[in-house]
Amino acid sequence: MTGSADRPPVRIGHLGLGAFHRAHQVWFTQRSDPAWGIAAFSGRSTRPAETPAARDGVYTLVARGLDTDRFHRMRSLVAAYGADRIADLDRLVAERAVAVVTLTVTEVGYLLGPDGTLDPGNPLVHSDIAALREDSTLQSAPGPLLRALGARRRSGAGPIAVVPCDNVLGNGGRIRAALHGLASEVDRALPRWLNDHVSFVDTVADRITSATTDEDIATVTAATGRPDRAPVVTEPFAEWVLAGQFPAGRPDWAHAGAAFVGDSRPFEKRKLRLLNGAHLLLALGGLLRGHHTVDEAIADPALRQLTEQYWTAAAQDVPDAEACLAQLRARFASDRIRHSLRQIATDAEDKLRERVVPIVTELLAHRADPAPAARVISAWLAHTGVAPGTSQEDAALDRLVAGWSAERALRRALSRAELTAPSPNWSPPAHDTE
Ligand SMILES: NC(=O)c1ccc[n+]([C@@H]2O[C@H](COP(=O)([O-])OP(=O)(O)OC[C@H]3O[C@@H](n4cnc5c(N)ncnc54)[C@H](O)[C@@H]3O)[C@@H](O)[C@H]2O)c1
Ligand SMILES: O=P(O)(O)OC[C@@H](O)[C@@H](O)[C@H](O)[C@H](O)CO
Repeated sequence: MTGSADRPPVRIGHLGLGAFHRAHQVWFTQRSDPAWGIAAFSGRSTRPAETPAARDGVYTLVARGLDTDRFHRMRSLVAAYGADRIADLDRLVAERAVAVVTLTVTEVGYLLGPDGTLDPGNPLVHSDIAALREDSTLQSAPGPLLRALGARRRSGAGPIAVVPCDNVLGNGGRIRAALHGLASEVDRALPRWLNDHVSFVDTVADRITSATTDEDIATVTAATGRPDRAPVVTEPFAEWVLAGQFPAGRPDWAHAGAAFVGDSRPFEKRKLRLLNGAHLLLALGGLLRGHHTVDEAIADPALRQLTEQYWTAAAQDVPDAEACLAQLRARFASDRIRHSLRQIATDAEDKLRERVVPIVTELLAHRADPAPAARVISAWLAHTGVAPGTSQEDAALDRLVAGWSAERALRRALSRAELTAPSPNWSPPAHDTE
């Protein structure tokens, strides 16, 4: 694929064309090196290809500050495809000029079980193994990526970097595990080729980006004078930390503020625990208390107090926690970014396992009070309608701790008072008697 006369040639493929990709990776790429074009595919929806902005990929990014909007014309997304065009990913990745494939396909998109290997209980694993063997329609995210990497192997285009940007612990290693798991089922030689030719980069990608609303579309059209069906509204803050090799080159993303590090784990711990863990508390507790967005939830004194207690507990051993928390207080409070609590609460069980259970484990190991972190779990149980002391609660907690070290002690601790007492008041504020 080549760019049109005034657009850059495609050197990056992306899977999971959503708001975040357009607010983050496209932004970093355009600001670093306008000679790198991106072709992006939706993971599941067929809609992106139908939006006028997506037809030529040009759209407006709104960097929404506390009192001003800055409008940026984004041109580095050269092509956008719906999931119905996913077969084109093969052609793209088979081209030598394409050096990087980025991914934003959500946590559950990785198809992994609690032990970090391909989840044999996931029906998508079975259907995609069959589809890879029969060359028929694939339904997951790792499936099409593996088929595309197979096309690169056949074309002899050489090594490439895979760069996942989801909020997943060790995301590079995780997507590697998913691809190796699938590859070993369909082609004996493919795992070795993956080992020798594909670099899996760990990343921490941060920029709070809400789903685009009709109001956003109207605002952008009025401000720019250009109709745009697919603008993206995001915060001014943006961070990208990357650890890994880029054997076929990459844009100089550091030029736009990205950091290349030897070990992304301290950054990952800071972001997943302080930002995403607190988001979960606010989302689950906030929905119970009748709120809709993060700014509403953090303005609720009862939730604010629980969040501050959570942060104090979660910040143990987190580098630069105080500076990060100072920023988060301001970022969460912005009522100009209407970040939906429902969106954040999606797939909460998987997210709790990764972001909150390890904090509880560490607090227990330090003989510290696990309650401030365990309350996120109690909010989840209340949100999902699981009553205290029932067999459903037992089953839910069993699933949450499965595979974690000191599983039994952790499970015992979670059944004790931490989950239920002092019981936070999850009722809507109007009924709050505090
Ligand atoms: N929005 C943010 O603030 C933000 C910030 C940091 C990281 N992220 C990461 O990016 C991901 C996407 O966020 P978004 O705001 O772009 O969401 P979005 O709903 O706008 O887009 C999600 C994209 O992923 C695809 N997708 C969803 N589930 C999938 C699955 N199971 N398999 C394959 N593809 C799938 C969708 O089709 C769509 O293309 C998040 O799950 C998160 O891991 C988001
Ligand atoms: O679906 P999640 O939980 O991975 O993410 C929901 C939000 O917490 C997330 O989108 C944050 O806004 C983002 O991680 C900020 O960089």
